[in-house]
Amino acid sequence: MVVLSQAVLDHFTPIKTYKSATTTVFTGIPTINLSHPDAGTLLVRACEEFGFFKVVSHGVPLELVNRLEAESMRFFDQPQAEKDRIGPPSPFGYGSKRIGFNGDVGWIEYLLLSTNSDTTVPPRLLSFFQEQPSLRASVDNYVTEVRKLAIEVLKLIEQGLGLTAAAEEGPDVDGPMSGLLRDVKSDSCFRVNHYPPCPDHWEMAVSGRNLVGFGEHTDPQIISVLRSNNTSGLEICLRDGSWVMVPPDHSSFFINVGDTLQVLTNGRFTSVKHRVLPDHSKSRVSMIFFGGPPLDEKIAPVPSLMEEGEESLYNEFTWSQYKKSAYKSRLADYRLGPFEKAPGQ
Ligand SMILES: C=C1C[C@]23C[C@@]1(O)CC[C@H]2[C@@]12CC[C@H](O)[C@@](C)(C(=O)O1)[C@H]2[C@@H]3C(=O)O
Ligand SMILES: O=C(O)CCC(=O)C(=O)O
Ligand SMILES: [Fe+2]
Repeated sequence: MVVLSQAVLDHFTPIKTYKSATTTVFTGIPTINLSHPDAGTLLVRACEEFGFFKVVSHGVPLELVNRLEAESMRFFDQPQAEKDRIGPPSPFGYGSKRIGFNGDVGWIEYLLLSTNSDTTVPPRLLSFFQEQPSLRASVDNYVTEVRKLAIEVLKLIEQGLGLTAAAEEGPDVDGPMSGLLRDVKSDSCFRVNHYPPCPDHWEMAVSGRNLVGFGEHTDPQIISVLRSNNTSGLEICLRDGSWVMVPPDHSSFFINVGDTLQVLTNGRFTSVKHRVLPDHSKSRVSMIFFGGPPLDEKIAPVPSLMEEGEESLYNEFTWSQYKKSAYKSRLADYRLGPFEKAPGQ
């Protein structure tokens, strides 16, 4: 019999559980080679069918990725008291178990960072990075590259949607989506998640069910660029409502359609629901760049994407308004609900 101490029990109790059903490993995730001549069209199809895809030939040097992963592991390997010095995330900093401000918890610890110099960053986080120049350099170099990748993906999507000409057919201009990320005021953020291994007998002894690493949710921003080590755990919800496991691939990037891109396309793309379940024997480390628009940007469907007579499904709002409302919600809430137009409105 497994005997668990009160401290261990306290650690588990608030964390959400899910029924232990074996999720199928999904081999149908669209994989887009960014140098393919039809990449734009293929990306649009993937956004419509899944709101999720994997990109290869992405141009991000793997050395930068590996360096940040190693630096992050060194950070998470420190004693708890050291890490707690730069927490709790409000919203930026180190967090453990608690996600957001509204009661969500998971089998996770993480660093949540702003990538926008205008944002107020807690002084304890600023001084931490001053003491850790090599972690800071690794984060900066990595974020610069994945931001470029996010812009490139959005530019290809714009071409696939017919919003801009293909690079070889006209001047290289940003369209109405990529321009939002290129903007110096783009309100983006970056997070490194660590899911320690969660031995099966622990979780079963506590609740008879499996624990959740990061509960189901959609990302509020435009797109998210996710990279993980070779540990499985990420699951996405398909359009038929079934959950499938995404096979890990440490040398590629996964892209999520976020709520804002759903609105920009008037629902032609829908944001993907996803969640993470911890592995029983291995640590999972994931690094995610969330590309968002400037705070004062009005978010509404791109006019040239609308058919004649098509109405916006959403009341107009700014990213700042959406973000404020999103940060009052629980992970699993449908955050676009309050912004949808009532029928006939
Ligand atoms: C419960 C929450 C955590 C979150 C803010 C929220 O209130 C709802 C959205 C969550 C999310 C999901 C994607 C990103 O990980 C994140 C940083 C974001 O922008 O929205 C998180 C927020 C968070 O962890 O603070
Ligand atoms: O850690 C992961 O793989 C995904 C986490 C996630 O969805 C998030 O941080 O928003
Ligand atoms: Fe997410």
